[in-house]
Amino acid sequence: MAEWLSPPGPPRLLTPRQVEHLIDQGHLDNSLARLSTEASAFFDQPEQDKFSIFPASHGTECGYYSIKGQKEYLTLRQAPPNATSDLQSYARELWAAVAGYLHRILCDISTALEIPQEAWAPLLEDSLAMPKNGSVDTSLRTILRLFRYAPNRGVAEEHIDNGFLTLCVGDGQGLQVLSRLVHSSQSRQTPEPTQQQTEAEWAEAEWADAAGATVLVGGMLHVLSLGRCRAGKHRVVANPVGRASTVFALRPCLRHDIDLEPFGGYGSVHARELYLQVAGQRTNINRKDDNSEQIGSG
Ligand SMILES: O=C(O)CCC(=O)C(=O)O
Ligand SMILES: [Fe+2]
Repeated sequence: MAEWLSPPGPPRLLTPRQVEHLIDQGHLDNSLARLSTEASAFFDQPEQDKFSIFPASHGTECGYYSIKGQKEYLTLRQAPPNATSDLQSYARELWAAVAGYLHRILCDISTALEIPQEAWAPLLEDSLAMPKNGSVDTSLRTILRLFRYAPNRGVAEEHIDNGFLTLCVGDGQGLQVLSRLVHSSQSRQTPEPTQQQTEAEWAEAEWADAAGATVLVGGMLHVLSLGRCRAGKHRVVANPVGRASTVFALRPCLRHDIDLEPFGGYGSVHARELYLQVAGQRTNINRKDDNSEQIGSG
């Protein structure tokens, strides 16, 4: 039966309503800008109110969290029970838009690596739209996180995100990515760099400022691509005016076994087991201390 079906096309980026709006109006509304404005108003409130509107739960993985004098952040993982505020409805809109964008990128990477697009389906189950109200489903790890970094003190140490792909959009400076292109003039002259040259490039890698929207490959994509896709090392450095950022991390759904064959491997592994292994190798850079919970950011 399967051979009679036409090959699946790339996933939709816009909903039919958005397409209609764009054709009709010539522009699409910017849910990112609206959410950033709402986030800024949220962070301006007294600490106590922020904790009571979005109580923290699941370690740093849901709700409002603050590291005094350095940074504060709000993690949205599902539509909260009383999802009536503008912040929540813009968050839901943005979730769908960014998840669609990252899903599309994931499929483009798959094409390049000859991984069938369908291989991602069980891993993205219920993750491309913001999960509905109710208690947090711990098998769904995708998050939308809003940050406010304090001037001169807000940082994130060098790390790699745990999931598939992360989109970071900040206002102003602070995010830096480890770039191997800074000193790669030598390898550019040679079409096929040898292993040695690749290592030499790594040795010469430098931190580069990441302006605007930045897409980062995370640990799960690195592992499932059998190392063919490199995970992007990044960090946030302090700057005199501080930083606000919106981070969407597309991470795996942990309900199913993953058949490793479409990815070029053998056998299968449970998604939860693999994810915990990937996440367990990293410490959580968005936490006050580095003990118990090893599920990192992004
Ligand atoms: O604030 C940012 O843009 C990036 C934060 C980050 O790297 C993370 O939360 O994993
Ligand atoms: Fe990160």
